[in-house]
Amino acid sequence: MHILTKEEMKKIDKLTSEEYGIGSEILMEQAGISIYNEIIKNFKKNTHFLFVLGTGNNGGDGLAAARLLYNEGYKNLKIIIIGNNQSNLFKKQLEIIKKFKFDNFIKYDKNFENHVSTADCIIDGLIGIGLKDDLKEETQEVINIINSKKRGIVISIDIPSGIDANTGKISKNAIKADKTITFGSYKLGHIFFPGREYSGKIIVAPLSFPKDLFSLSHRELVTSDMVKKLLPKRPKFSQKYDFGNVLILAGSSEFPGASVLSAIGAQKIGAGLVKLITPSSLSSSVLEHEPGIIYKSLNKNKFSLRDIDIISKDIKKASVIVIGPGLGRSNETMQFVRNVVEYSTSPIVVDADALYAVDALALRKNIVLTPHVGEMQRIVRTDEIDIRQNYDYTEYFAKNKKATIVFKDVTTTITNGEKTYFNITGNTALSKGGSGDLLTGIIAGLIAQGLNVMEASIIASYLLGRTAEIVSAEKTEYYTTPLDIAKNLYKALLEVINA
Ligand SMILES: NC(=O)C1=CN([C@@H]2O[C@H](COP(=O)(O)OP(=O)(O)OC[C@H]3O[C@@H](n4cnc5c(N)ncnc54)[C@H](OP(=O)(O)O)[C@@H]3O)[C@@H](O)[C@H]2O)[C@@H](O)CC1
Ligand SMILES: [K+]
Repeated sequence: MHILTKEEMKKIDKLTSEEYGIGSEILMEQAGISIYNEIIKNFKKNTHFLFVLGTGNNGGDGLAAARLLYNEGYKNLKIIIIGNNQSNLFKKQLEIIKKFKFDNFIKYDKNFENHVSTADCIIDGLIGIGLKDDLKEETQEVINIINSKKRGIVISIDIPSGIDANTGKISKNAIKADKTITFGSYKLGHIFFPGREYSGKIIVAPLSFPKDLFSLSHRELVTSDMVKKLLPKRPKFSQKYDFGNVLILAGSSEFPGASVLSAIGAQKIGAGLVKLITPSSLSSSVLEHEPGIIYKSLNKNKFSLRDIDIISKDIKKASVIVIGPGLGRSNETMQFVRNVVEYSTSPIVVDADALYAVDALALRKNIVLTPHVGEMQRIVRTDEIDIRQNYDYTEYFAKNKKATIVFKDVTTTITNGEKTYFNITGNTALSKGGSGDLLTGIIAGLIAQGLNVMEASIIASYLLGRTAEIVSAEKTEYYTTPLDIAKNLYKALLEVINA
C-alpha cells in the first residue's frame, strides 16, 4: 500500500479525471457510498447522526453520505455546516440533498454542545487534505466541543479534521476519531503520530483510482503480504553455507549484554553461521541461549585499531557484518570501526556506538545504519527540524550518505533515499534497552540469506514489531523483554507464512 502526500493524492485525482475520464463528481459519489456502507454495517436506522461539515470537498463527501442514508430511511440526521466558501462540488451536493427534501440543517449556536452530546454517531467532514495554515478560531471551538462533549462514535472522513495529512501534526486542535475512512490510499498523516492515534481505526476505500497511478509515490507501508513475498527461500537441497555467515563485532566490558541479543536475533531468523567476537569475555550467557553461536573473545576491555589484523580472516569470510552494539565510544574503538567499514566490501549493519564513528565516512548502498531517535538527532546534527516527523529529511540524509537508513521509531522509516518504507508494527514493549540490538541481528541474519539491505530491514522491522504485539498480548507491554521477543520470533514468522 502506497502512502501519499496530499499533493500526490491531488495529482492522482487530477489524472484519474483527465487521463481516464473518471471525474471528481464520480469519485465524490463513491466516497459517499463507501462512508454510507461503513455506517450501515454498524448502525441501525433509528441512530441519531450529527454531520459536522466544512464547505470543501471533504464536506461534500459528507453531504453525499448523509443523503444516501436519508434516502435509505435513516431519518434522525442533523447537518451543521461551518464556513462559507463552498466548493463547486459541495454546492452541487447541497442542491442534490435538498432535492431529496432533506431540511434538517442546524446552525452553530449555543445548542451545539447539546447536539453533540445527544448524537450516537458524529461524522466529521470539516476539513480533509485541504487543511491550510492554523485552524480558524471557530473551527477550533467546534472541534473542542466535539472532543469534550461527544457521547457516541466519531467517524472522520479522509483524515481527522485538524491533522496535517503530510506530517500527522495537529494544527491547534484536531478531531479524535474512533474510525477514519480514507480514499485511495493512506496519507502520511495517518501513520505518523499524533495523526495515527487521532485517526483511530483506518479504513481505506479504494474508489475508482487506477492502481498504476499510485506508483508515482515512492513511499509504501510494510505489510504482512510484502514480508511474505520477500522472505528468503530455504531450498531443501542446501547446507549451512547457503544461508550465509554473520560476523558480529560488538560488546565491551562496560556493555556485555547487547551483543548477545544481536547474535540470537541473527541465529533465530535463519542465518547459516553466526560468529560473535567481543573484546572482553562475556559471561557464558550467549552460549546458554544458543549453543550454535560461535563465540570468541579477544580478552581485552574494548576493540582497538590493531584488532583488525586478528579478525581480518573473519571479515573476509563474512557475508554480512554487524558492528556497534555495546562497543562504547573510545577513540580507539571508533578508529577500529572506521577501519572495518573501509576494509570490508560486504554488507554492514552499523548500529549504536558505531553510528558515531561512520559520521565522516563515505558510505555505500550495502551499508545500513540503524539509529533510534536520540542517535538520529545527534548524527544529523541539527536541532532545527523535528526529525521524528521529517521523513523527507531522513530520505535526504540516506541519499546524501549513499547508505540505507532504518530510523527506529514508533513509525519506523526504512529508506535508501529513492524508495521509502514505513513500518507500524510494534508497541512500547520495544521501548527497552536491547530491542535495537535484536533488530540489528535479525537484519544481518536476513542479509546473510541473500536479501539486500532494504529487503532485510523491511522484514526485520515488521517481524520484531509484530512479535512484540503478539507476546505482549499475553504478557503485557510492561513485562515483555527483547529476549522474550527473540524467543517468540517464530510466532510472527508463522503468522506471515500461513497468511
Ligand atoms: N482527492 C481525491 O481524490 C478525492 C477527494 N475527496 C475529498 O476531498 C477532500 C479534499 O477537498 P478540498 O480540496 O476541497 O479540501 P477540504 O479538505 O475539504 O478542505 C477545505 C475546507 O476546509 C476548510 N479549511 C481549510 N483550512 C482551514 C483552517 N485552517 N481552518 C478552518 N477551516 C479550514 C476550508 O474553509 P475555507 O478556508 O475555504 O473557509 C474548506 O471548507 C478530501 O479530503 C476528500 O475528503 C473525495 O471527494 C474523493 C476524491
Ligand atoms: K475530516
